[in-house]
Amino acid sequence: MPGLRVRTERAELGRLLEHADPRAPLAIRRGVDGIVGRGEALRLEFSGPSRLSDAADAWRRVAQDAVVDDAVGVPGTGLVAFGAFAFDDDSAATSVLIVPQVVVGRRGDDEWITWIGDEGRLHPTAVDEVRVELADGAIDAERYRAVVAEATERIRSGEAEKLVVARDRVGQLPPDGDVRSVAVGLVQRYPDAVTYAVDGLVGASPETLVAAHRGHFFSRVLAGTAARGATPARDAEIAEALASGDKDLREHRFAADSAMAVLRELAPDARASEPFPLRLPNLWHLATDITGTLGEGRSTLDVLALLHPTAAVAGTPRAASLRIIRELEGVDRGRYAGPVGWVDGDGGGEWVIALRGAEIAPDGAIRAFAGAGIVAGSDPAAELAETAVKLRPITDALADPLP
Ligand SMILES: C=C(O[C@@H]1C=C(C(=O)O)C=C[C@H]1O)C(=O)O
Repeated sequence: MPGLRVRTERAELGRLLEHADPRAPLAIRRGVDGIVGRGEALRLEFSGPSRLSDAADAWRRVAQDAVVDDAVGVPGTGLVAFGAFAFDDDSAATSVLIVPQVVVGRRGDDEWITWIGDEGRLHPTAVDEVRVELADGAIDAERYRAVVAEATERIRSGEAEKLVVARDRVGQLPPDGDVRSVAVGLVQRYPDAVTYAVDGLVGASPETLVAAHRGHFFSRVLAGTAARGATPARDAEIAEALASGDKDLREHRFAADSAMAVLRELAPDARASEPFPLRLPNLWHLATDITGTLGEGRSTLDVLALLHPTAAVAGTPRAASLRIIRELEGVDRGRYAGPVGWVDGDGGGEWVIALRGAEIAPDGAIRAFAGAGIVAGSDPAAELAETAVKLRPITDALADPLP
């Protein structure tokens, strides 16, 4: 196959999401910055246990063969692919890397357009509002409480130390419903999170698996959650309690330690911050930031191949937790809690965990998931309430997209 022809030039864009396809938007946004793609110049599909390392190898070949003319040269220009990967090795969901035909992007004062293959004109279209209410899915509130209780039993009997179990909510997008409206609703409400829309997967994630540019990487581990307080004083107390509470710190350590162990393998200079409370519009999380330098020739996809699934979305130990989650949830997570993001020709890019979102199938069927980390002593009612808060971003964006 001949290599892709890629050309980036400066442009004036207006609203980024208006350049995306209404039914199949490709977008990774953080506030006003981000990239949006349209069309498919190349689509690579992967599945099974080696889906991430296969993608890393395939992408190296695509990047090697591409002929790139990049007049802007900031993260997100030149050759890029959007990607979304299944959570589980055994998932029926495919994992994809998509190189669009056109990418538009903004970063600070820079705005650009990248043509992949034939060059043409932009056709921005206004975003149409869709409104969808979600209903009980395969795991309703009662069943979720039972799943959490069973998870704590399994932990007590020594089968695992931490298990992240999720529940789902479902809905139906109207025919020709504009998926971009969901992304607009998320960008406006969660400007500090990464709003993603890739191959039907859409949400706003606060958790960066890996972001890298010229070998320097950043990773943010989240585990440990509390709802925001109604008054500033109460809110401060909650953050303080989260950062000093034994249960949350223990739950957090599992996730931070496992991420650090993996990242050290790829980057001996990896350094972790102390856990700190991170404020989001709807809740507090305990966070650890990890930074370092990737070895020569390592891409963000190589990092994902080792890092996914972290203890923040699976559990500890990894293999046992995956087996037990499958058994307790009894539904295919699809791409929920898998990596979603973009990669460039040098292997740099930004990947977040597909949380706080939903998958929209080609027929418009919507399935949203949210989960919570269970450790010894977790309370089913509290974990149910936590998942309700985590479902709010996608529930609100679907119910009232353009507030
Ligand atoms: C599993 C989810 O979130 C994860 C679990 C968390 C927790 O248990 O405290 C916190 C952040 C995420 O790593 C989700 O949002 O669905």
